[in-house]
Amino acid sequence: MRICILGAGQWGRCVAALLEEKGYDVEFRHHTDRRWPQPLDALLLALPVQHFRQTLVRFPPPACPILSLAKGLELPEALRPSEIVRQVWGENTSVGALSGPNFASEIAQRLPTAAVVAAEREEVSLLFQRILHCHRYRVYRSTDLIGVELAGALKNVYAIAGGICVGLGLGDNALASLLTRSLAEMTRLGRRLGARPATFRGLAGVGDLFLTGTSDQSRNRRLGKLVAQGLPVDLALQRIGSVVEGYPTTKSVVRAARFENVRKPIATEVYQILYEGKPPKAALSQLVEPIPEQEEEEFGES
Ligand SMILES: NC(=O)C1=CN([C@@H]2O[C@H](COP(=O)(O)OP(=O)(O)OC[C@H]3O[C@@H](n4cnc5c(N)ncnc54)[C@H](OP(=O)(O)O)[C@@H]3O)[C@@H](O)[C@H]2O)C=CC1
Ligand SMILES: O=C(CO)COP(=O)(O)O
Repeated sequence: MRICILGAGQWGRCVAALLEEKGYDVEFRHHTDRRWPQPLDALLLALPVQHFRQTLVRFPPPACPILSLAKGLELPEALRPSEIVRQVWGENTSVGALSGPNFASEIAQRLPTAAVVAAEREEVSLLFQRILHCHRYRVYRSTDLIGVELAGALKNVYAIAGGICVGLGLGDNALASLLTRSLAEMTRLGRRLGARPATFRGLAGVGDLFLTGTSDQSRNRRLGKLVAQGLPVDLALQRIGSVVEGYPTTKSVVRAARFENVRKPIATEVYQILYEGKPPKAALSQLVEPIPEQEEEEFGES
């Protein structure tokens, strides 16, 4: 079986090593290439989401199933990676998504990890589960492609919030509370687009939110922490020096029409800190001070 990976960043290279260990023939394509390897059985997309469209248009539609490994939403409409793929290569393109609590560095060290592959069509998720699953990388399946993609993208926004909380020295109680309310907010945003709430309680949701919201290995959390400690956003991004998907995704979530009128106080505060220069201390204190008028539903807490 011949597998192509578009994007040789940390994540693409990590997944390539896993696949090679399983005996697959893996070939990379760079974003400046124009042609696929021949023949090609499966394609993995490991690019940052803001580069998807401009890269995909360079290539002809591949005649094989596709798996997005990316976690973000495209500006300005907050499109999911699979939506971009279908806009560029056609509505009938077979595309799924991989997500879950997966730091590339730990998988590269061969530490045990679990993930979820989602696709609307079960034969697609089954194929990619078979390709990726091994003794150290346990792969579950889901049919909720919308939910898995949204959970993976949204958790980056809330990992930034977690970093802000830690950078301000607000303590572990505050961090746990913030991440729990973040999960409620993610679930609400997901519902709006037709995601299943249960997906947010799985690996792509709570699994990845708690990983990246509590570990300094996360670039998104590091961004929040640096900004809360007073570093300007552009310098913080420069210092991190690799993709921070939560930065553009925050803007997508707060500005896109598809999320209008969904209550998202945490994402809005993160947006105001990152894009409008609001002091982090003022922003986060607003989240804890007023009693919300209509705090609702997800966890039965009002
Ligand atoms: N690192 C991790 O632990 C994990 C990352 N992810 C997700 O995987 C995706 C990729 O992240 P990661 O590999 O960490 O990123 P890196 O910062 O390590 O790599 C940067 C990537 O951006 C690509 N790139 C740079 N400039 C351009 C451009 N102008 N056009 C197109 N592509 C460009 C590079 O492609 P090229 O090599 O072809 O130049 C490379 O793949 C993100 O969505 C991330 O959220 C998901 C799970 C884990
Ligand atoms: O998605 C990831 C782990 O699951 C990687 O997180 P960061 O992009 O925040 O480093």
